[in-house]
Amino acid sequence: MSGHGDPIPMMSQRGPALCGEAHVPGDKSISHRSLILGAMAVGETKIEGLLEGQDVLDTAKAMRAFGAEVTDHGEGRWSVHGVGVGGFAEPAGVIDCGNSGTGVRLIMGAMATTPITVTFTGDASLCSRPMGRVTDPLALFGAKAEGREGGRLPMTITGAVEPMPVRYTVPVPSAQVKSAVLLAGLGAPGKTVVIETEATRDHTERMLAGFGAELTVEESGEGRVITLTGQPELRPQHIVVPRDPSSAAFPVCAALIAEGSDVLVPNIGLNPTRAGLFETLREMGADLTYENPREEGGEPVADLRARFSPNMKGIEVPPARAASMIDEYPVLSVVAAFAQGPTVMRGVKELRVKESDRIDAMAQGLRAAGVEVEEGEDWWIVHGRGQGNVPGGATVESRLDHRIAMSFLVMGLATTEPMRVDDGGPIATSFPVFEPLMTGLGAKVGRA
Ligand SMILES: O=C(O)C1=C[C@@H](OP(=O)(O)O)[C@@H](O)[C@H](O)C1
Ligand SMILES: C=C(OP(=O)(O)O)C(=O)O
Repeated sequence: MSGHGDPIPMMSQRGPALCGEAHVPGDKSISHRSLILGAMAVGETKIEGLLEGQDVLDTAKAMRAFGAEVTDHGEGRWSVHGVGVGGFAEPAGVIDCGNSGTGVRLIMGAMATTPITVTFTGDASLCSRPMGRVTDPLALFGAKAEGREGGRLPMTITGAVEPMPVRYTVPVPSAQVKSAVLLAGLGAPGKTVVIETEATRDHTERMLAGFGAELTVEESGEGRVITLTGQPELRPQHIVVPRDPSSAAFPVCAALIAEGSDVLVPNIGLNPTRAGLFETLREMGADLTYENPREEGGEPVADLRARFSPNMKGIEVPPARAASMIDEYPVLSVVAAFAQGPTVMRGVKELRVKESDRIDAMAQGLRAAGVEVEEGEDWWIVHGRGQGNVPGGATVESRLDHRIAMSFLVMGLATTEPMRVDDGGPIATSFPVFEPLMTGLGAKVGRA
């Protein structure tokens, strides 16, 4: 089991208004996929703006172990010399995906239709997360998985010798499961069909098409039907990774709750499968605007401008929007504490199987900070206390979960008393420059 070393206690407190520009790093989902698809293409893929967070670095290391030549050229520029679909070599050692669900699940899919045997592991958080949701459909291709009880890491997968294409309806709203099946489908002859009843982030579909795979997407009575023709020769690409809306969420939400703030977060990808948080904040009455809207690399992009919004109201977040903001519920619940009235979040059972049980982690921390929270298996309600009326003064466990750590550090910028987290180390998995970026805006956040 891997880990990130000694805990790094952090704290945040009220201070001056936040102002200036926040240049957040590249998108985590697209960064993982750039490396994996680059490794499955024939020839050299060039990447600009790769997120150099630990999750993505672990995926880069894994791709090297499978035989791809992965080179860091500095300042977010990377290249991947791929080995082609079906060309993965058997790694000499264990593949350690650290804290990353996306990394391990997508890589399992990518190797499952090549006849090699691979052992996967991760940190204590990743070793507690369900992998059966991926190994079940991979078994339909002919792959065999052996792991701990309940489908947990460490786990050894032997790829199919004669893979069969599959038709699979994804039983949980998960882009990781969908993507694992599609990546496995690359190695199987014929057509692999994946059906999702709730649309999730569509980066894998868009990028597979960009790499030259034959792929169609149709809406039908069954849901979103994705059909992929297997065993293509993927063409290397030049990828410019857009900036991550899930990271942008932190400076945006901080500006909304910290008195007097006015922050610009430029160049944020607003793919509709990712932008649910911003829509929700606007419905709550946030002063959040999309400036200079444009298209880049086929994706909608805008500069987000967030200003202090003292009169936000709690709302019922439409459950149909959950997948498009699944990683943003923790920080939304912080904003909800500063709004007036209840914010109701339903249809969010998936939050219980992330890096931590995010409903429980946020509910406990919010309560410790003086905010009333109700919860059930797949819902929770945060009772907002209104701006200027949230006590804070708590030390919260981040539970190896970057988004829990960052959410409570954002909260402390507007609570009466400072907030502390026991360990800010996990922040490096997705947003390694969080602290300098926030202090650059004027935020009082740092090591405790
Ligand atoms: O496919 C992806 O890149 C991701 C999918 C989501 O996970 P699930 O597929 O488990 O919902 C999300 O939470 C994660 O941060 C990134
Ligand atoms: C859930 C997340 O990541 P992963 O599943 O890749 O660990 C996240 O980044 O919030």
